[in-house]
Amino acid sequence: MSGLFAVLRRSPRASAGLGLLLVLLLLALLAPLLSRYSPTSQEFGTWLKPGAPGHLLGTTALGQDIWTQLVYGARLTLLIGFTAGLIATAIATAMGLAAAYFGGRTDEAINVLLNVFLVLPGLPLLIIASAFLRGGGVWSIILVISLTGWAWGARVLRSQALALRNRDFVQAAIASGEGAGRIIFSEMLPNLAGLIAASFFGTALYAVLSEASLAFLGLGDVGQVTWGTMLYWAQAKGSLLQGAWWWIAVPGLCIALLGTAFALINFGIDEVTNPKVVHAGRATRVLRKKSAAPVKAAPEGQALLAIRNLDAGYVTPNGNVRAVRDVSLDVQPGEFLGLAGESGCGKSTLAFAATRLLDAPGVVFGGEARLAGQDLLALSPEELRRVRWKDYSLVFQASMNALNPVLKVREQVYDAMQAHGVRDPAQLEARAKELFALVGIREDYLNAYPHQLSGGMKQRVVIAIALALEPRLIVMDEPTTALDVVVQRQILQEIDAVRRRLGIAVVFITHDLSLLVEMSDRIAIMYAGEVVEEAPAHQLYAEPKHPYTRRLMSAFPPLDGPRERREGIPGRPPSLSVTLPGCPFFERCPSRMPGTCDVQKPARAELEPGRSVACFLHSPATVQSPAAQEVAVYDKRSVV
Ligand SMILES: Nc1ncnc2c1ncn2[C@@H]1O[C@H](COP(=O)(O)OP(=O)(O)OP(=O)(O)O)[C@@H](O)[C@H]1O
Repeated sequence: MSGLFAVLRRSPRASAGLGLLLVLLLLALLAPLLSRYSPTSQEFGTWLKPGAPGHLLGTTALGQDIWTQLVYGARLTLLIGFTAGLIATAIATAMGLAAAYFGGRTDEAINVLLNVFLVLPGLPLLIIASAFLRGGGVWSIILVISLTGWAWGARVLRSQALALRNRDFVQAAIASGEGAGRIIFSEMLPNLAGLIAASFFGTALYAVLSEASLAFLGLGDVGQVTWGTMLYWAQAKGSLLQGAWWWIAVPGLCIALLGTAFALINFGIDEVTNPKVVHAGRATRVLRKKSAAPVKAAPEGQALLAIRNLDAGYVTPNGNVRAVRDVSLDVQPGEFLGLAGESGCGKSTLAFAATRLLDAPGVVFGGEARLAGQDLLALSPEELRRVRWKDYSLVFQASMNALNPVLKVREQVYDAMQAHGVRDPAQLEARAKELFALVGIREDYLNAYPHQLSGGMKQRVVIAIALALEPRLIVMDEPTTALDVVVQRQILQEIDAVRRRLGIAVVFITHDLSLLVEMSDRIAIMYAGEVVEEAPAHQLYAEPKHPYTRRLMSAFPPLDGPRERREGIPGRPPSLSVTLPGCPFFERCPSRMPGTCDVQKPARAELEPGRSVACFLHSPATVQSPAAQEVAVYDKRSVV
């Protein structure tokens, strides 16, 4: 039910569709109140025009009241639509899920059945089936439509369920020994709810149109009053020849309105459950709110990447997740900037949003990300294509999986260069070899296919591709996390050597704070979507200022010295769906100042050039409280 309200709240199309459907349902339910006649009564004058006394929509050639037939006809038409829709969707769901879950012979058998039903032309099949079941009344029509209308939905549900079957959470449920019923109904079915609802409305529409077609051809039960049989009688009695167009127009219009209502609801469901429809055509959706804080002008300095007041997150049915909140950050040319913070604090969202790679349902709500003065968030897709790889490139943890398994590595290394105008085969060859030497792979691996390389080698290939056009900036989000520590270290050392040699700036995201301290020039610490501290790496290591940074540091093993027991950070980060009036770390902070930190947001204050912290303990305006004293006597040896 809450899902239905979410759809209505988020989609004006769904609201319009449901409104329309409600009106038609009310017509059907209130039929005895809306007309005092019987729909089959033939006691009135024939061919009366709309507006004739007592006959709002006129009468038929048989002397029946058209308005009465319309409201009573809505009952059977809707009954057929909903019931056939329900039965066909239930068959489609059962078939689709069974095929996907059990696979093997079951899948093969269901697939054959599906293909047979899909290959048979719909209307002739309907006609033959209804001829067999003739005389069975409305229920035989419902049965015929249900049995001929399930295959399309089953095909769509099967492919979706197949994809779901391979998802980690389903595999984990299977591995943990959950029964088939529980996996299908608790793990898979809820994930298909949107598709099942869409399939229901699609099939209900098919049922209404099929009933109308059968009735129009005289194959339904023409003794019943439905919008379809109204059309049949209007046509049989030559209403158009008699100039009584309204007899055909009125039920025809109602069928069209019902179809529109189902289609609008379906669009709405698609919009809400499939964000790719809403964000179609753009990888990163940028919404600059008029009310957003004015974007501060980038300083005159030479920051290569200047992120200003960036707000980004995800649009979900339960509201917006603000994963990046008013973040401003500079990356200097040739600098190695580390980005650290607990899982879920928004590091990846920041990297993706700033580089225009945030996929739907991700949205940039406001702010700027300027690369050498050019606002990446304002570029057209074509401009972006030109800048990406040439001016900046990206390497992610899963990047190695992006290598095409059926293309040789050489072609994939060439691709990035060719897309940016390098055409000369000799130049391509020389550059590819040079890149492989840079990242430490033998050049004969250029002729290999991805499956012939180890994970570490594939990730090196991806890094080579990212370096191919010597961009000024590479954003790396956990590029080596999936690899073993020895390979990880080798690759990182190579990245460092290459970036020093070529003067490339790197934004590096990892959970490994020790590694970050070792590699970075500067580190920015994120918490709950905000950058809470930023400092040169050695200063951050030696003297972290923000209580969160201290806690984070104390959770990691020291770079040298004896082994010590490390502590986690008690408590959990706040939800990113709510707006916090004060410091996001307040609840977990050992030095918190109630009345200050929970009611006011500490601005990020610059303590010295290149070093800033968002904490009232370090804000010049804050009077030193006993809690602040506690921090002042903090002994860094207890942390690192
Ligand atoms: N597609 C999505 N829909 C809704 N919320 C999302 C989506 N992707 C991420 N989030 C939320 O956004 C927040 C920030 O996620 P993000 O991946 O940027 O964090 P992170 O610091 O990079 O985490 P990690 O280190 O685990 O990769 C998290 O709370 C996450 O739950």
